[in-house]
Amino acid sequence: MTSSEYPPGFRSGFACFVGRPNAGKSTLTNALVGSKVAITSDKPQTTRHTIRGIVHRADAQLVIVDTPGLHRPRTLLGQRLNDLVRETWSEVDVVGLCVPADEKIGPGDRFIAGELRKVAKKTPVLGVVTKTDLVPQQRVAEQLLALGEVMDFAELVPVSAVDGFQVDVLAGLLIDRLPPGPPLYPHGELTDEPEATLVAELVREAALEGVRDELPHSIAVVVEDMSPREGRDDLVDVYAELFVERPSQKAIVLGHRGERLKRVGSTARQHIEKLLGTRVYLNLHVKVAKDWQRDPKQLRRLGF
Ligand SMILES: Nc1nc2c(ncn2[C@@H]2O[C@H](COP(=O)(O)OP(=O)(O)OP(=O)(O)O)[C@@H](O)[C@H]2O)c(=O)[nH]1
Repeated sequence: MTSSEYPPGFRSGFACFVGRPNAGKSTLTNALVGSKVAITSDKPQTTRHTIRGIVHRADAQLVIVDTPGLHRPRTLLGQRLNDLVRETWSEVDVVGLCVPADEKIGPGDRFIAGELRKVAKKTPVLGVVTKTDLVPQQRVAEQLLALGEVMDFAELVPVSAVDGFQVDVLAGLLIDRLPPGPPLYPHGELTDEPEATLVAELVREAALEGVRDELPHSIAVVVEDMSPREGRDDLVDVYAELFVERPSQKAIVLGHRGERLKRVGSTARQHIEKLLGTRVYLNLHVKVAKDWQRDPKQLRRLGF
């Protein structure tokens, strides 16, 4: 379908999910899109880039902008992330505030709701209780009531990205808030993130598995080059650098005789092969970029 032949009544526009780290925003985006476009992990602040997932319907196209969790900034990176979040809110057609069903609503959620109230004057805000599969129904009902107390929502919806409960209902409620208009992206396209960014995120996701404490926030990945092997149409060479902030962190990422890095590379390679639909040779190096989170020049180089 091209934009010139879209049916009458077609709607298109942008939505974003906000919520404290780990609220389940990326997983929900993937569930709505039906494909893994945003990486997820059980470490807070996994999402750094504004990733768009695209939901295609016969009567609408919904573009989901995935933002990092809003949090109190402690580093320059933290500040930039927060600016990015606020910028995103003011540009979308509808916002969903996500609160997990299995955690008490706390100061973090109220802080975000306070910021959102300014947005709510011109943009509808939906209250979304996520991860309903983790708690009994009664608890979901209580959480919906508690969330309703936090601010005036256009709708309140419970969902589970894991068992699919109400994912379609939520898609419908978001789409209801979009303005009439033609499709914004070609039919079937799921994200407009450049492939290299998705590949870098898959490497970072693999590297985050099993690391603890401060290390997750110190890892950044840049794909330096990605091209088909000469004379082959079934193999892509990917050259990626994994940055950490200190030599001690490099040792952790490498593991004993580099075994940990090998596992990371192999996991990442399998995911990249799925994404690209070809075989992949992944060349992965670990480098120390001293305190990159606090250094504007290095932040720019790493894409922030
Ligand atoms: N059981 C269950 N777990 C979920 C659900 N949605 C997300 N999770 C888990 O919750 C954790 C956080 O999910 P994410 O989607 O990464 O959360 P996020 O809000 O995007 O987190 P940040 O990127 O840190 O802002 C992951 O371990 C997910 O697997 C759900 O519907 N049910």
